[in-house]
Amino acid sequence: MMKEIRMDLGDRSYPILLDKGIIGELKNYVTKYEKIILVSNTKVGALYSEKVLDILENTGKNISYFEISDGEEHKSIESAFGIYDFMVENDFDRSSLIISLGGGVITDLGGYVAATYMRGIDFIQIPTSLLSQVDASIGGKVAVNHPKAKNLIGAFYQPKLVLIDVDFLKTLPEKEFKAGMGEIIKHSFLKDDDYYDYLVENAQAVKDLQPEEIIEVIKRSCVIKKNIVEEDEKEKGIRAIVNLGHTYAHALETATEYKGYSHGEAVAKGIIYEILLSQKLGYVEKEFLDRGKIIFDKYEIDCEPVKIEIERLIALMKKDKKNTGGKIKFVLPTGKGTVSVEDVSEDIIREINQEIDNRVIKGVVDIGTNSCRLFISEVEKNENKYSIKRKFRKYLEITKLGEDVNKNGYLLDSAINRTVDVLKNYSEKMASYGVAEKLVCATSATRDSSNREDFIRKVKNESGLEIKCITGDEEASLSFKGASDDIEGELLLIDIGGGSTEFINGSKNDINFMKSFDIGAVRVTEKFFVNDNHCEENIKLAEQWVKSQIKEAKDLSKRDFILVGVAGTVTTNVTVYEKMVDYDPEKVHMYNLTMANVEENIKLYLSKNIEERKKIKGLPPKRAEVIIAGTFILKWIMETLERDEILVSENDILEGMMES
Ligand SMILES: O=C(O)C(=O)C[C@@H](O)[C@H](O)[C@H](O)COP(=O)(O)O
Ligand SMILES: [Zn+2]
Repeated sequence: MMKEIRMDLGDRSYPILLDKGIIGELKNYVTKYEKIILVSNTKVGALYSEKVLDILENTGKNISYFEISDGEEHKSIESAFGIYDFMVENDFDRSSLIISLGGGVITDLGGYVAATYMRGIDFIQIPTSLLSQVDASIGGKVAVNHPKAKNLIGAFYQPKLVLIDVDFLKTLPEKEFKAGMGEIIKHSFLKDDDYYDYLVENAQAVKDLQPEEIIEVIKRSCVIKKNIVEEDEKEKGIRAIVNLGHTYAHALETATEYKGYSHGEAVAKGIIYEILLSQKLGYVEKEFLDRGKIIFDKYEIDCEPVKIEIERLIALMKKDKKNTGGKIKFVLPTGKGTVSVEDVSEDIIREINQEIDNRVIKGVVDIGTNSCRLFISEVEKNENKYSIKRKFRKYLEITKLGEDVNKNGYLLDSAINRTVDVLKNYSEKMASYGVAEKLVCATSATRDSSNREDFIRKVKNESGLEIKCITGDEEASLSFKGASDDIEGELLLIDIGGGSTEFINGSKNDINFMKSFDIGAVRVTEKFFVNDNHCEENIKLAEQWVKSQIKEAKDLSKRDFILVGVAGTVTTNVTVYEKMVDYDPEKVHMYNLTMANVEENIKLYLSKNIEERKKIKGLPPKRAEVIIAGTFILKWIMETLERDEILVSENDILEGMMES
């Protein structure tokens, strides 16, 4: 039977309808509006917009539809502007209605637009994710994120109806389910009833989305929230307790540019972080911390707080909206179902940060001959062994540090300056992400140059980064460590760089052969293809030279291995072959590139001059100069090893560095 929970707020009261298969009820709540706009995102829209639009269109009203891209990073003022523009152009007025169909991003954004368009128009929430059904769509907190702080631009503005149809959950991705559970578990810490026990005991049924249990959970969460909101609609006091876990969560979400974690995942870490604070302040014992971890564990939610560089963490936490007088406020659990909202001193925050040493935000930089790359992740540290828990972002800039190193034996000033500029930028990015540990390695070009110490000093002085210049063998084993991450059995890894190419044969922790050969895309271009002259004779000469350089690797051809390729030359050959304009790491990772694909690409490259090559779909323009040499190297390696295909891996030296 349909449940109706009433949010009692005087003239801002509204019903929260909850059941399975009740979306059709919507038609009964739109009768008084002439113009209606349905707002959704691309993912939810693809699944449900047609169904909801059908219901609305059958009412005979004037219906419009507006879609934004999926993701927390789109909960922005820019997205709101897109909707305003549409509404202005289509003559929406004060008697119009906005309906939000989606997760927390959409319900917060749709509500924010409703609160501000012409100083406020009516809106209805149709939450489709678990998180928005139990928390985001209820209580009238509507907002967009500011790049410097979460939900900074917003209002308290109540909807006219919240319609929760649990059928929407059938298509909810697992990650989103866990995000919703983050907020649900939060509710179980706020009230001293048996909600915690219910969630633990019925974990399987809830995870399986059994109608009876999932409806019970949503109902209990909605009622907890409703009672708090009714008491303190505008967060003057008690409502702040619903912010349990959020002081830390919002800092983490902002540091990782709203892409690192879903809100609920960050809240899970935030709750444990705040229990740690409570423990330090003597409010709870270790058993209470264990109790917290047990419930997250039941739902397989990673709740381990991660170390963020302390000055960045404090600066972010200072932006929290609960703060007054420059003090940082937290919601601290003080026992089963009880919490206290308090200022916590910076000293305590520093102490806790010091003690979190099993998880850390780490940044690694690979300064190659051709490109300079940055990778930022959350890593787990276990007795000095690192494993990647969550990848945040990769950046790549082609700086050609190794320009003419072959010829001159030293790094050109212009190349050093280009690279230093990029490294300064990377250093700022790492600071913004709250990177607490760094590893910066330089490879072939740096190690081969007579002025490497000058370069290393300049980088230190201007960016603060300390470069470790690694040997060819170290480079090879780091690449292997990264690439063998998710490939079982024996593999032969080739890492074609700008100055050198590493060959590593073995399986996971057991390397059988490893060698760095001085062949690379920049080196071969400068040696054989001066002035972009790829005539047959130059190609022949390059082939003879490359094959003679790697003849030692020929013996490997008889072994039974999977040939794996990493780094820009091979990944670019995938993006070119697939005509991929926006780099999609998931499509590139584990792609089987065949000799026929490689040859087709070579034909394409050779049919164009450098300027034309820069326009090839999937080819970053800065790689156009060296892509021919790089792809020929790939072809000649495949011929030497008598292989017809190569498995492309996105995991390379960056992952290896991250895990060491
Ligand atoms: O409704 C509330 O009150 C909450 O704090 C619920 C939170 O779970 C929700 O994430 C809310 O949007 C956070 O608001 P903020 O004021 O901390 O930005
Ligand atoms: Zn929240």
